[in-house]
Amino acid sequence: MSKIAVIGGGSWATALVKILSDGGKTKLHWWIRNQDDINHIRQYNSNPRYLPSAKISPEHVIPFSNIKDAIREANCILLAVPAAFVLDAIKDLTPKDFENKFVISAIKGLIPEKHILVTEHIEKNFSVHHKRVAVIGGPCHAEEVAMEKQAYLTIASGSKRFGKELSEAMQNRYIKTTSIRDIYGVEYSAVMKNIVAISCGIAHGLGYGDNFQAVLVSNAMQEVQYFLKAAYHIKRNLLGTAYLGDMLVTSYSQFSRNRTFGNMIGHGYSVKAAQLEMQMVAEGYYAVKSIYEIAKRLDIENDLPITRAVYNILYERISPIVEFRILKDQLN
Ligand SMILES: NC(=O)C1=CN([C@@H]2O[C@H](COP(=O)(O)OP(=O)(O)OC[C@H]3O[C@@H](n4cnc5c(N)ncnc54)[C@H](OP(=O)(O)O)[C@@H]3O)[C@@H](O)[C@H]2O)C=CC1
Ligand SMILES: O=C(CO)COP(=O)(O)O
Repeated sequence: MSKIAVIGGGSWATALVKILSDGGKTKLHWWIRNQDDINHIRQYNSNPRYLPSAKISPEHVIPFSNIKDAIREANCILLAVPAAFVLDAIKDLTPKDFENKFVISAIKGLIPEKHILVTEHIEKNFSVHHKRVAVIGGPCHAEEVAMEKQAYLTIASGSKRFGKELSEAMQNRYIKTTSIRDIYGVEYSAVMKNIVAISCGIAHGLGYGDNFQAVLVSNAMQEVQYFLKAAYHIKRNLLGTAYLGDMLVTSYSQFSRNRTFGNMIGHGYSVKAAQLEMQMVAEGYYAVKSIYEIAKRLDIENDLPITRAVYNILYERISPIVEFRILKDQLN
């Protein structure tokens, strides 16, 4: 756990760099694709375009512009770019680069070109054993990390020992951690809550109230339960913070990109216009296509009315007003 290469220069990567360096147990090699950002971090100890108020400790963090240099001496690779960019970000890496290393995914999205989880992709294509893989889940917005507000993260890992070490490395005065085993379940659930947050944003944009949103979110939990049972059925507690907690924060928080994106769609923005306005990535936009594809493969698409409604609005260009009229009759 002593040296971690963090891949990605956005808000969550910046927050994770802050969390880990405030924990004091790790040295960080931070790969960012933009050289101007790296120069700024070296000079001013802050990331200029994402969470600029978070101080970056030069004692713990070395920025790199070359990904191979960043990971060479690290024993752990932490992926923190949006899922749509992960293949491009790691395109120069080979299975040899991953040899003897642990891999952590902080990504809450599926690989859009393949409709598979990020950890599945890493395990299959870079020959990384499941026991050397972990994901970081839980309700936690980067903006609140910058303000050092108390938050809780869940580490799901294939190995008890690795999970414990990563949990300890991520703890600090404002972060508490828990360690569980359900890697794929936490990942799928984190992906689905982004879709749900888009639906909550759409509902708000259309003028639906808090009463309706509470029904939407409780139905969404049933939808997650149904999907997980079909896609990856193991014993798990969906009331845990990595599942229900993350669904709640993303559905209700002012900081949620997915909710903000959905709100614009509900107000009549086109997908393109909403994406341009956001300047950050709403993972749920890509995720809904993948989850809908997987659901069709599993023959359960009719049992996921919220996912289907968001898919129809974003990809089939069906009016949100019409789609929500249909959806409201399917909720209970
Ligand atoms: N933000 C949050 O609070 C949380 C986010 N997450 C998850 O973390 C992941 C990352 O999201 P987040 O940090 O918020 O995203 P942001 O929108 O804040 O940042 C995206 C980052 O990706 C970079 N990028 C874009 N294209 C590429 C590429 N081809 N190769 C490498 N890097 C690229 C961007 O670089 P550039 O600026 O140069 O374009 C930017 O640094 C997502 O899966 C998200 O769901 C999870 C928990 C909390
Ligand atoms: O996953 C998150 C909080 O736990 C972040 O969600 P958003 O991408 O919607 O901001």
